Amino acid sequence: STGSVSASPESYDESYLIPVSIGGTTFHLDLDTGSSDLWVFSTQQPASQRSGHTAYKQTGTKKSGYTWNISYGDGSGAKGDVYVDKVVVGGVTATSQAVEAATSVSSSFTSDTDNDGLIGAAFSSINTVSPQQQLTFFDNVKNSLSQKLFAARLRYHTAGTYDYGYIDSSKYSGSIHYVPVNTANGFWEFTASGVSGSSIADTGTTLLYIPDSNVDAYYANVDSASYDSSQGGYTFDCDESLPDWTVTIGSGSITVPGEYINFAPVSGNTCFGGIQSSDGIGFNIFGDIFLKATYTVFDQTQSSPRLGFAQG
Ligand SMILES: Cc1ccc(-c2noc([C@H]3C[C@@H](O)CN3)n2)cc1F
Repeated sequence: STGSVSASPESYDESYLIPVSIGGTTFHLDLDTGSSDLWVFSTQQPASQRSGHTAYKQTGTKKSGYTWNISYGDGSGAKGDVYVDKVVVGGVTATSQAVEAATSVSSSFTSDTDNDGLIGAAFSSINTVSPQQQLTFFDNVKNSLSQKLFAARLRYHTAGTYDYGYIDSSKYSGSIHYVPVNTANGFWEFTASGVSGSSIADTGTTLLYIPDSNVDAYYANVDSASYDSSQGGYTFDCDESLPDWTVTIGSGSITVPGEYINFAPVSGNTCFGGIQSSDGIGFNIFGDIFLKATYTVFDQTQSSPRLGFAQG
């Protein structure tokens, strides 16, 4: 089988949401290649905590005694219990998917009323369900796909797609360049030339986080840029045009247009940069600012997983 689903950006491309059918109800979920839990708002939460969200009514079969509890890079989190239900994404069906129903979520999830939860697409080795880890949607469907892969085509300020089971050559230019993936930490982890340390491809992270030295070198070419500790990153005049940022990954190079690196206004005519420091995180994060310039293939067709990058 193959399928494709639209990925609609929230304001300023903060995150990209896809429609997911769970037990016949449609939820709008953040597809996150940096985590491995599929969780949704549920009627088990206090009504005030789920106001404005589509909530799961536990239509599936309960996995008694199973729980989950997840924390995200920004300190947000959620927890709850576990059901098994039918999940459909872009026409691709998992008949018995672990659906993690929230009993509590942190305030940033409650306030983002477009978002009804997450669908993780990192490796199932970091799924948080206890006492028995559960498989991601991709792991559940990959054997039924024409090719064991999915591909992300996120776009700047407009809807993109996630393709399942096939590569859509109309969505990129040039060729796809593949690099090996280190799965030891459960992420789509790879090495990019000219960027020290390990990097992860993370659709659930908004910005592009690279080492200080690379960040300083980039903003040295932006006259109005400075590091603003009160904002926690580099800011600049919203009207200043920004240089492109190019990186070599394997035998290919990807260019992020300067326009994409103006993330959002923070106050008045001051804007926050889409490139920020990864120092302190432990690895670089190639998030949406980078991914929206590419067609990225999350590929398990070979004996070991690999990532493919092409210019979008
Ligand atoms: C309110 C909210 C907060 C965080 C996230 C979130 N989703 O994915 C990620 C990144 C960071 C890493 O944890 C895994 N991928 N962060 C989504 C939200 F809707």
